[in-house]
Amino acid sequence: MFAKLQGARKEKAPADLQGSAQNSHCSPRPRVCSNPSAGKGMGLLLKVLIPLLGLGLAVYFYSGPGNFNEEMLRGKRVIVTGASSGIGEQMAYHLARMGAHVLLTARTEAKLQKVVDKCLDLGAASARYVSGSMESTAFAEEVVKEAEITWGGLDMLILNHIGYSYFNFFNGDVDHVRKVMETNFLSYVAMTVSALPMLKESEGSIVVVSSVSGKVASPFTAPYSATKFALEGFFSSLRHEFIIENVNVSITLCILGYINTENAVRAVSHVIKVAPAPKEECALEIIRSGALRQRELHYPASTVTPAVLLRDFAPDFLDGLIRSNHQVENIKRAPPSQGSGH
Ligand SMILES: NC(=O)C1=CN([C@@H]2O[C@H](COP(=O)(O)OP(=O)(O)OC[C@H]3O[C@@H](n4cnc5c(N)ncnc54)[C@H](OP(=O)(O)O)[C@@H]3O)[C@@H](O)[C@H]2O)C=CC1
Ligand SMILES: CC(C)CCC[C@@H](C)[C@H]1CC[C@H]2[C@@H]3C(=O)C=C4C[C@@H](O)CC[C@]4(C)[C@H]3CC[C@]12C
Repeated sequence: MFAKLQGARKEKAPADLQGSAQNSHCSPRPRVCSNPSAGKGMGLLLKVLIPLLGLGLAVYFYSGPGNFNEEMLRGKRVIVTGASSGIGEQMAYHLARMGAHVLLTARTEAKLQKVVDKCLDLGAASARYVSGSMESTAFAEEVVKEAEITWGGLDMLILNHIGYSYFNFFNGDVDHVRKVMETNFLSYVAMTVSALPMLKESEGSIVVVSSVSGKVASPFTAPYSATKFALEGFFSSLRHEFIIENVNVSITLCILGYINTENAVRAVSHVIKVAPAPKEECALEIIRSGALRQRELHYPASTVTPAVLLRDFAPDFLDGLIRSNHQVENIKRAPPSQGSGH
């Protein structure tokens, strides 16, 4: 059913600002405040401390250790999943320009063929694709096997694909949740397990593309958000174990805000009026953070870092801010689920 293989090679070396009463310092009744200076303190916190902390963290996460040089990717063997469109496609082009060997995967063969052709034009050391669906962990393993057969090793595994998920009120469809967990989470685990022997050998890198939705929940993304939260739990635990066992394989978790890919803009632009960040720059930042073996990337840092910080300091304030950025009146309620995936 899956795995159609195609390759090509170039001969080169291998605001709602009100929180709920639950967490506030004041009682729910108006003007009965247990601590009159709390308002002032909160003001100072919001105006000075959080931006300062945000700046510090942005510098920490964004710049990372060492300097990035595009030569770092020359001749490196890289798998990119979800590479037929969006951010994955842009990552393939950057890697090609940097002279890497790329193995691309997604379901749509015709799109992958075009991306492979463009990669070869841009200067990839080699470019090929395997098409199939990540709903099946057998396919995920097959992609890694292909890298082993073709290159005999692997330097970087970029896990980026996502399956379709509706942007709407949760419709109660448990089968859909299972399906997106399989596509967006389990296949990432399966690819990591299969690729680990090669990555240990090369002291390589795993790059996991996640989202603000994997740190802070927003409405209309319940199944998707669950898959992204799962990624952080799994890969952060694995990072500990690598350190305990002296496994020199880096894990970079990429926390992305709204990016201007066709699918994302189509899905949410009628509801979210925030301007999306450019996919080309986003793709380059992901590669950079992986090459520098950073723990985490926040892109764009200007919105992601404050959101991640506020999550623990002022969760109700953040939730209100997130809801105020959604034009809920533009959400068309779907009829209750009949058990179908979409
Ligand atoms: N765009 C955004 O606003 C944001 C994106 N992100 C993350 O960035 C990453 C890329 O997102 P983006 O570029 O927008 O996504 P796109 O929808 O543009 O691309 C998704 C890719 O995954 C592939 N894909 C879809 N279904 C399957 C499947 N069942 N099996 C294998 N491959 C599949 C698609 O190709 P095909 O259909 O041919 O299979 C495509 O190549 C994702 O991890 C996403 O969560 C995070 C935050 C925000
Ligand atoms: C500080 C706040 C203003 C930030 C709120 C940002 C919210 C609204 C942003 C951050 C991450 C974004 C989602 C995302 O990760 C990926 C996808 C997949 C795509 O195919 C469809 C759109 C979707 C669901 C995005 C929807 C908008 C999200 C929730």
